[in-house]
Amino acid sequence: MTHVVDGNAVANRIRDDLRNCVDALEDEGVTPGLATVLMSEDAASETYVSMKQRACEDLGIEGIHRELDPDAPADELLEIVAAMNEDPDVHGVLVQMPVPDHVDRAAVLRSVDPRKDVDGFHPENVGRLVAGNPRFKPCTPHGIQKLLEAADVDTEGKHAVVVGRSDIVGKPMANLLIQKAPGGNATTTVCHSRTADLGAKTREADIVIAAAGYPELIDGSMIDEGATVIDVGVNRVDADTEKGYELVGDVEFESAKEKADVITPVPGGVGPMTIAMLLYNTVAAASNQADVPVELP
Ligand SMILES: Nc1nc2c(c(=O)[nH]1)N[C@@H](CN(C=O)c1ccc(C(=O)N[C@@H](CCC(=O)O)C(=O)O)cc1)CN2
Repeated sequence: MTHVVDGNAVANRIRDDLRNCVDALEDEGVTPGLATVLMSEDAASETYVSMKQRACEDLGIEGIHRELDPDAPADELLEIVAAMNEDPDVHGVLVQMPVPDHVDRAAVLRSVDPRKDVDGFHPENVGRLVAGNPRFKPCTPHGIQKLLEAADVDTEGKHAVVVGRSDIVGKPMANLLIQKAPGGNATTTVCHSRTADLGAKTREADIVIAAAGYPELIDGSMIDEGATVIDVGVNRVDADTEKGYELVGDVEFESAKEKADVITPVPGGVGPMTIAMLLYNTVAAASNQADVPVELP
């Protein structure tokens, strides 16, 4: 029987455990604070930011949110981030991605104080991750490591194929998988839009991590019998539903499930872990900045 991993259940366990950390910080007079900035009218981005705000409120993290007109000058965004960097009640700062085309994305990532960079996207934190000394692991890849652990999938000595080379998922995921550390030690291949014969590569994988951003790119014929399939895609495709769309992953779930021993669904797989690990990083940031040690889950 294929194990369909319940990402909501794993995420809720982590969120429950984080409650003890928040209580321990509160006992020392520290309320973790997360500041989010949204410079987009994209409906999915708006959904993700409100999910982040609700999750903060639920855990007792102080949420501060700013929205900017997508046509505003880039400097306005940088000024908001600079103010958040200076605010002692703010322990984590994140700019929801993507930002509009006229905004220099790299400059935005550099503008966040690396100690408050709970996304782990600042070049200093990317460097630390690559060097094997992460300050903040990016939320989605970290969440995937936690999902694999919860599903008893050991990465050591396995062949992992990451499909996608984004800065948010593909690159950090591959870097975590090759670390000499728990959740790492995997032989790792990274595939992308220029990869020839993708199916030949994914069929060689013990673990496929699909993060390409193309609906149902990977079907059962591209999966080896008994593999683990982690689907990162959250694609809105037109459908005759109340919302006018449905969510599908980068994996064609039904045919892949026929082959896989372990698979994550969309929705309810990786997505909830992204939010849980953002809360984790925010609690870690508060603990570091206030110099109050907590036992993270
Ligand atoms: N600054 C950042 N921007 C973006 C990140 C990020 O980690 N930091 N990641 C993605 C989007 N993302 C978080 O921001 C995200 C995506 C999906 C989910 C999620 O829970 N999805 C649900 C379905 C939700 C829905 O109804 O649409 C699921 O899969 O079950 C959470 C967060 C890009 N930008």
